[in-house]
Amino acid sequence: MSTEEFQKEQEFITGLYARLDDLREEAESTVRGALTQVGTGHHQAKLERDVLVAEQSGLLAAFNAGESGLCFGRLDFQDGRQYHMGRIGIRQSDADRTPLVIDWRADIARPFYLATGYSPMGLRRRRHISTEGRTVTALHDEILDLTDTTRTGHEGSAADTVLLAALDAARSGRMHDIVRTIQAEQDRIIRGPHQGVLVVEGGPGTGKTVVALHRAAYLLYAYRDLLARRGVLIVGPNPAFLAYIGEVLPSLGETGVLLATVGELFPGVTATGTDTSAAAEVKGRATMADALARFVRDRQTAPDPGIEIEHDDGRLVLDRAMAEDARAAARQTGLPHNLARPHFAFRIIDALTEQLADRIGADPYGGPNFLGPDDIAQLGKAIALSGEVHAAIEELWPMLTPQQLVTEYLADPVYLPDIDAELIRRTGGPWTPADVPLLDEAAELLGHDDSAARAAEEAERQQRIAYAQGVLDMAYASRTYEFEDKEDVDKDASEVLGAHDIVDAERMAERHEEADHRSAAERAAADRTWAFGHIIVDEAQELSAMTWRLLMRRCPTRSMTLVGDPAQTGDEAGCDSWQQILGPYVGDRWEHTRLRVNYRTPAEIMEVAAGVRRAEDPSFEPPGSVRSTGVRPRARGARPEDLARTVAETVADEAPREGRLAVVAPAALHPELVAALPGASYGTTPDLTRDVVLLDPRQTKGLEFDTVVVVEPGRILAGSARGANDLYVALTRATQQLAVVHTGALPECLREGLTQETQETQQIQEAVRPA
Ligand SMILES: Nc1ncnc2c1ncn2[C@@H]1O[C@H](COP(=O)(O)OP(=O)(O)OP(=O)(O)O)[C@@H](O)[C@H]1O
Repeated sequence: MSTEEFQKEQEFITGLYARLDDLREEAESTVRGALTQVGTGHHQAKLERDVLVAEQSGLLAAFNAGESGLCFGRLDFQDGRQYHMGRIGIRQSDADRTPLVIDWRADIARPFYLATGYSPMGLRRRRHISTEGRTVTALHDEILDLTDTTRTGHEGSAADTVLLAALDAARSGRMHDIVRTIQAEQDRIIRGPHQGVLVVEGGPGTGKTVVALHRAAYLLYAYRDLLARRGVLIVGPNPAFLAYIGEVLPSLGETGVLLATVGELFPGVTATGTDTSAAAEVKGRATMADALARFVRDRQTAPDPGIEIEHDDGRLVLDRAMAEDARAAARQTGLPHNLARPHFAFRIIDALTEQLADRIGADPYGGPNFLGPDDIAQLGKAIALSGEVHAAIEELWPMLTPQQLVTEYLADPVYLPDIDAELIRRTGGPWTPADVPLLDEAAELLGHDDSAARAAEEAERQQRIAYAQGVLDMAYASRTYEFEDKEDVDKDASEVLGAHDIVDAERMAERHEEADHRSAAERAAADRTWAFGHIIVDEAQELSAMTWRLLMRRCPTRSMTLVGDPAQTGDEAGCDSWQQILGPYVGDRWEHTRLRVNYRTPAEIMEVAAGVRRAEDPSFEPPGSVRSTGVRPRARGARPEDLARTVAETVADEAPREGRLAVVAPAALHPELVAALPGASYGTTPDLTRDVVLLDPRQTKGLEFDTVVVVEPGRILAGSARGANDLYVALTRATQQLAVVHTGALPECLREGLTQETQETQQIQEAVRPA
């Protein structure tokens, strides 16, 4: 090993961190200074402070993200240029502000991921730098220009070594970024254009989730202006999964992304309830939209007989024909229910006014009405102010909230076959995730009358933007050294965030609204009608047709990345084909791409899991595993009364020295297993960082552990209509070892590939085991 090369790299890394420390200190002291200024409440001073705090906080987040593994590679080009690659871009403090490290997302960084000996992309050498804290621990060089005879002493199969070390590392219960080892097929997806719908399909462990997260980071980098303002939404299957992936984007310096489950997408509603899978399936059908629309129309009624209304000038009758006429006129506007209501109300008021005028102004001799237009207007005003008239209108065309409507619908579900209605009938109780798309649909059908408030808001907003632009121009003119425009430096290597990348006048003005300093993500979370700049959906195969309706409303530009694997669909409401999901929204104008290499599951485990799928579809081909461990998964038989004890023993035997173990068992067995697994985390949002976690099969979606113990696979298979998919998911979660514990006979589809231990073989083993 060449110590000279090593030393040079260490010196570089030491200098780089010193620069990072300086930048961080500068940003921190600017934020501190800005926050202690301005007690006067002066408008302009507050705006200036906002600019500073916003830009410096964005930079600080990026600098803090860079602390671990800041620099991980070096590109040596054939023309002599040399760039270090980093998690974020950093410049020197010299007069030219020379780039020290370039952001992995910059175009110039691409050869790091794509160059091969066959297509070197101008590279002479690619170096992988491994660090621990601020210390260089290894260098791996790849020669890409085969005519180059210079050697550093660190040559070898660099990419494989670094990748395999990453894949073999013990799991922490949190997903990590993969910027050091993004593979070429993944890079192409990450940097794909942001317009349109991109579907990324792939078997378990092919990197769909991690690629989607890096794509979010890339899009925020490449289209920062657009996406920082409109925000990026990432939808995941459950809160535990979101916690699992939650650190990846911050580790890449990106904090402005909203991560949410479907149950969290209706502001003001917390979905804590659960549905049976059959009920969720009914609620998820596209036909629910029609049923709800008809239910809303049913609330637009006509009285029979008419409603009598006492009025100062005598009794009025709101009759059926009058209501039908007003209803037809209101419906004809095509507006949602609550927005069409004023049209109904005006028509009724007009009709009642006419009725009254006809009576009190009638000429007994058959001549024209005595009342003039002013008298009639006066009568109309009095009717419009009448409490009784309002009560009658409310009865015939009530103002409704989505919550009211869905509660009433679930109490008496109409327009469904009886058998389905019974499945979803519910009076009271908490909202469930499957209710959220219904609430959203109801909100669309009802509409929200905020037109006056919006117009006033827009006028104010325009004023604020004009003002903020002035302040930004000022801030730009007096910019500090670090925030200078990047035009005048090497364009390719220009990836350090500048003030104007982080805040523009519109965003700044938005932030200033009523001291509203929330990020786009935070504001989006509170606004049902927010249109996101891009939406990423993980485990997309699980979402129901009603959920797709909700998501498409949140993304009118249809700029979306959907990742999933139909072979892992567990939810009965889930869709079977992408065309079925996307056809209604984009026809066939969507792109499909496939990841084919399994980075998680060793070949021995994948073979067992594939048996489960092959039992259903003999032509099934799993993704190829990149690794094999040489360890065959084991199955342990147990007597029913010994199940919990056998699971506990298996956990004790298989627990990794470092890393995490998951016991995956049908939920009905959890109470019994919890007692035998002291210290294990379990429940609806288990702590995945604990050494041992107890999960039901559906909870394991998207997760991974060093070791997995699957309990009672037969019951998982028989547990639902998609039981085979659930078992397939559970079996493919391990990065190192898999064990299966079962009572009774092992399901046929699992027998091949598992080393079986019966009760007897265990007893023999115990007997011969040294004391
Ligand atoms: N290029 C890579 N370098 C290092 N690790 C990688 C790479 N690609 C994927 N991985 C790792 O492989 C594992 C599986 O990735 P991920 O969870 O994204 O797969 P998935 O396709 O979403 O799986 P599933 O469908 O089973 O949930 C993760 O630990 C991820 O970090």
